[in-house]
Amino acid sequence: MADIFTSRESGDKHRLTVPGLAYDIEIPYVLLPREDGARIKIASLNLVGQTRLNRDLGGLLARLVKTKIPDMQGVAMLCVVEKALQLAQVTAMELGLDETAIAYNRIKPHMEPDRRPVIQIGVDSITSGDKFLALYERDIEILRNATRGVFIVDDVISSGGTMFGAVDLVEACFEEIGAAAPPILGFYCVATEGVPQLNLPAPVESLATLPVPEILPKP
Ligand SMILES: O=P(O)(O)OC[C@H]1O[C@H](OP(=O)(O)OP(=O)(O)O)[C@H](O)[C@@H]1O
Repeated sequence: MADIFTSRESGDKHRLTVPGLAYDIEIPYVLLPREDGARIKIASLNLVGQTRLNRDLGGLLARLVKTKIPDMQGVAMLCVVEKALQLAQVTAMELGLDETAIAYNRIKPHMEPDRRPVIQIGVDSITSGDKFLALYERDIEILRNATRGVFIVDDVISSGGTMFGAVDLVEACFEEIGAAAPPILGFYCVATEGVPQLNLPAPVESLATLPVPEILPKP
């Protein structure tokens, strides 16, 4: 029987099996409030600070990327903060990438938005609702040098809203210089939750599947 990576959170748990991983992962269920008073019940995969999980899942994700994109020449990786950042670090290292583009969750002072290029857009995700994705000069440069294509990494893809926003960011980088954006080569994640509702412009590749979010009526 598989070993289990036991979570420290209380309450109901989901046991996630990831093919290729030597142990299962215990994930807490959480209730997310909705504006109409209902709540969404999801199995909440939070990889922040999970050293072992990021090492092992990041390695598996890199193997998956390699099967689809064997040559990284001219290819850039884009990762969305926050929960996927440590995972993306491992994946990028395993792929031999010295740098990746990052979509931050807002424009920050160090980006010097008054004298350097920044791009920010609004998106909607299942867990955070409305949020921002932002690129600054360094990320924009990395993406503009991706002549063969861009692939995007996140921990979880649910509605697809965050990934759709990431694609908009890539396109905005190139619109600004009047050039065609390179192809999006794929969306890579640890787990999908059901089928993304948005029509994403490239295949979604995931290591595992989480339960479909459940809407609980207003209590
Ligand atoms: O497919 P979607 O419906 O967009 O949901 C997936 C996104 O939601 C979560 O991020 P979250 O919005 O919680 O932000 P965080 O990683 O910055 O905490 C997750 O890390 C994905 O980025």
